[in-house]
Amino acid sequence: MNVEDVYANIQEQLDQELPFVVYKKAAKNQLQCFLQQNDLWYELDDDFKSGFIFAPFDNAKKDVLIPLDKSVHYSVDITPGSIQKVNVFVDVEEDALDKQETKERHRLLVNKAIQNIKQGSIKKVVLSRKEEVKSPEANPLFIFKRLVEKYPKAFVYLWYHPKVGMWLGATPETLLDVQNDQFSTMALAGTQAYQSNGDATWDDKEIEEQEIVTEFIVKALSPISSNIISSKTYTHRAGTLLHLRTDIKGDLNSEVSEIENVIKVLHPTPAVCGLPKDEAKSFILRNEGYDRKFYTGFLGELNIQSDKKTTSNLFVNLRCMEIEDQNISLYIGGGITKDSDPDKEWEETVRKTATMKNVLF
Ligand SMILES: C=C(O[C@@H]1C=C(C(=O)O)C=C[C@H]1O)C(=O)O
Repeated sequence: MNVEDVYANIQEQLDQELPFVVYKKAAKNQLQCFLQQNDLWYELDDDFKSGFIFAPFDNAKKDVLIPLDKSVHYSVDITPGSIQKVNVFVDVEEDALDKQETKERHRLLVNKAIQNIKQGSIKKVVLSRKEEVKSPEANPLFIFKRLVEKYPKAFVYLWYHPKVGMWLGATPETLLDVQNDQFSTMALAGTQAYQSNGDATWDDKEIEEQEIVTEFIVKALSPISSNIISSKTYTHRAGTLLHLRTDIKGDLNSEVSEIENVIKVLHPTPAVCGLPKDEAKSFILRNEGYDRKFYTGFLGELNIQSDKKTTSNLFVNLRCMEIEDQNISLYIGGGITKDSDPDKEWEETVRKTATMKNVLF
C-alpha cells in the first residue's frame, strides 16, 4: 500500500459518495484515512465513541463521527518525493465592489464588538467572515495534495460526508491531545505576517488576547486535572503568518474518564470564540450574520486504542475551506479586544485567506 493507493481509495469513496477523511499530522510523515463503509450520519454517543470526529463551532448543533467500527482505517508512510507536484488552476472571480461591501460590513461588526467590550460585557470576541471564490474545476484531491506539500507543520485534511459536505484545511491549532490520562493543548492567538528578517515583536493587544486564551484554558482544566504546566509563550510560524503560542499539559483526574467532559469545558476556547465564553458566543451568533458551520469547530481522532493506550488527537478547524460544486468558501477570523483597530482586523482576515489562496492560485 502506498500513497497512490490511498488516493485511489479516496477517489472510490468520492465516486460512491461515501464519507471519508484523509489527513496528515504535523509531526508525521504519514497519510492516514478513515473510509466509512456506508453513508449514514453517526454522532458521538453511547453506541459510537471512537473514530474521527468533525464537530461544528456551535456545540448545540450535531457533530459527525466516522466510527472506527464502521470504517476502514489505515496509514501509509509518505516517502520523500512521493507526493507529486500538482498544479491547481482556479478561476477566482473577485468583484471589487463586493469586496468593498464585505470590508465595510466587517469593519462595522468589529466596531460594534469594540463598543460592547468597552461597555464591559465581554473582554474578547473572535469575529469571522466567509469569502466565496469560484472554480470551474475544484478538484479536492489536488487541493489536498497542495496543502500537504505546502504546510508540513500543519494538520492537513480533506473530509467528506454526502449528507454534510466537503471541507479541507491546514490548521496550526491543537484543541486537545490525550493519551490515557495525560493531556496537552495550546493557547494560540495573536497574528502578524511572517517576515524572514529578524525576530517578531508583539504589541500589547496581541499579548493580551493570547494571555486570555492561556488563562481560560488553565482555569477551565484546573478542576478536572492536576500538575498543569504552561510553557513560556513563544512565536509560532504557520505558513505566511506568525502567532503567539503557549503549550499547556497535565494529568486528567482519574474520575474524568470521558474525553467529552474535557472537550465540554474547552470548546470553543477564546482563541475562536471569546471571553466570557457564553456572552462572546451569543454576540457571534447574533451579529456575525452567517453560519460558521464547522469552521472554528474541531476535528480529529477520538478514543483510538493502540499499544494499550487510548489516544485522542483533536484540532481546531482553522485555515479551512468548504467546497460545494464549483463554489469554494474560505473561512477566516480574528480576535477583537478593546485595543483592536477595525482596518487592521480586516487586513488580518485578508492575510489569513492567503493560507488557502496559496494553494488555489
Ligand atoms: C480565528 C482564526 O484564528 C485564530 C485567531 C487568531 C487571532 O485572533 O490572532 C490566531 C490564531 C487562531 O487562534 C482564523 O484563522 O480564522
